[in-house]
Amino acid sequence: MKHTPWLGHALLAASTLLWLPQAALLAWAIDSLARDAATGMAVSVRTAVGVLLLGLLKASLEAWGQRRVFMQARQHLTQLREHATAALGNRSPLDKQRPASGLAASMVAEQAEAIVPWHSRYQPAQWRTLLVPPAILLAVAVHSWLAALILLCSAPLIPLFMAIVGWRAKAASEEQMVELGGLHAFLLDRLRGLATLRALGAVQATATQLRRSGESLKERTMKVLRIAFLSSAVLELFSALGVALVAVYIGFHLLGEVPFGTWGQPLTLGQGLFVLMLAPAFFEPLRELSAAWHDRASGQAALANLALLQQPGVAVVTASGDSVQPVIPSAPAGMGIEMQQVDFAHGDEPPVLHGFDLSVEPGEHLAIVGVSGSGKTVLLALLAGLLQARQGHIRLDGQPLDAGTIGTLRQQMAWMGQKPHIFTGSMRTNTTLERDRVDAQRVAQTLAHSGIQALVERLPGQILGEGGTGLSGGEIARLALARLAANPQARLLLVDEPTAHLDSETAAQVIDTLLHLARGKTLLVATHDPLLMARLPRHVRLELASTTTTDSTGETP
Ligand SMILES: Nc1ncnc2c1ncn2[C@@H]1O[C@H](COP(=O)(O)OP(=O)(O)OP(=O)(O)O)[C@@H](O)[C@H]1O
Repeated sequence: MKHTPWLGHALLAASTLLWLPQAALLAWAIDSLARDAATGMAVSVRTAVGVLLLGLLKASLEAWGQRRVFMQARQHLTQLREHATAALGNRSPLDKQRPASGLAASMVAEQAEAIVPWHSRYQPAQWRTLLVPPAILLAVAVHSWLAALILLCSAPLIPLFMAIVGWRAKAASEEQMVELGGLHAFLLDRLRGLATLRALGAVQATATQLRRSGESLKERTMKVLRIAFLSSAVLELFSALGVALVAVYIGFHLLGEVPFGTWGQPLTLGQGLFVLMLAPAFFEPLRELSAAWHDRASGQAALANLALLQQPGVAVVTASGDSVQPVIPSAPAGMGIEMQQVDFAHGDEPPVLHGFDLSVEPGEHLAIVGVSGSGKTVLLALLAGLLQARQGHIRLDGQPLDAGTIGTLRQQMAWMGQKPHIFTGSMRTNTTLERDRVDAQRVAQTLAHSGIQALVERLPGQILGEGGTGLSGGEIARLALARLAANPQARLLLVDEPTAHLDSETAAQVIDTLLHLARGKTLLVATHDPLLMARLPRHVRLELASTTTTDSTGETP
């Protein structure tokens, strides 16, 4: 199917062209009946069989062609979605310019669907418009140059008006889609923050803003519809005028009132009828094109939006091709880290790390400390490949962290962010995250280890709410620890403020679990917590715009 993308369109155009022999047969039968009723009946039976067979062929070609173009359109959409989601996935989760989640979801899932009717309705109509009217014009011109001239003169007005209407249609569709995406993004954002809005009495103001956005979207949608109706009306008007003029000419010609317009001989009844039957078919592809004009505008707007999602932003280190090697779990052995002269800045902002050096022995445990904003999260994200250093070298186990190694290295890392995301689903799926390498037995053990086994037993089969609704901060921290533990291959644990906002008793339990999990592995914890710092043997202090670090032992938190 990939190698002949034109075939579906050609089949559809061929099926439309079959109307020519059908019309010829019908005109011939009526002509024969008018000349001589007896022979006319025999001709009519033969004609009926011919028209029926041609009709069957036409329907088969139409069905085959439609199926092909539809399948191609869906394949193309799937490819575009894959590219867009891959581009989104390649952007760092720490990139604040990333498209809003609601907007991206709306563009990829909903708006992108407009590409299918563009390919499956508009493009076949375009092919038919290119092939069918010229063929019909030729067939008409063979019998009457005047009828052909009438068709020829009325036809160009249609594309002309359509083009005028068309450029407005595309702009209106783009505006409508941006508005729709914006509404999705706004809604998702405010729904996520509903508790804050309610607690601070801002629900009414948000509802008013939402209503305003809804009104604006309605206006833009009406604009698109007005243009779509206008384009149909323009076309219907000109095609009706064209058909009417041909009908008037043929009628008066057969009556002998307008004797000119043919190639010498006057038209017979059959020839006149043939020309008359072809006139509406001449305009049919153009009408189809007009009906699908709006599909083209929406499809192009959706394509432009998908391209927007692929704009470069802050990139993660992405595994190249087949570079990911399966990692065989072995006895835990930590991963060594070497960072030399590493520079990092967010876009044009001042550098967060500059000429930064760090060396960590395999199996070492260290606290990354420093004032808020000094770059602790950035440091962990660089090691996880969630941000890319501008300059300098990062080596894990002696291997440079790049596209060729990241896939394999990442299997041996475990990450616990500052705000672990809890997905809607069971505790178990939230722990396994559908990872192949995580087995059920290990999950049960890790749930017990991380101290949430009691919770699992208290709420069997419980589906956790979106974003962890229904779980306390301490329970979320333990669930995140269970995720770390469920990966037997992890040799480097990167943990960002695991005890933030926890009471001292829960924090102590979380620290115990974390240190238990980290035995034999390399552990880097970004933290402000003196309790946690006191339990870690080495501290690396980052200064603001870190060119320097201070290394110290763990006695003085
Ligand atoms: N996505 C981002 N885009 C631009 N700048 C950012 C982004 N994330 C963080 N920053 C900035 O980078 C700097 C380092 O941030 P980082 O989150 O690493 O600090 P931190 O030491 O982990 O702070 P905290 O202790 O508060 O978590 C800060 O100045 C912060 O404002």
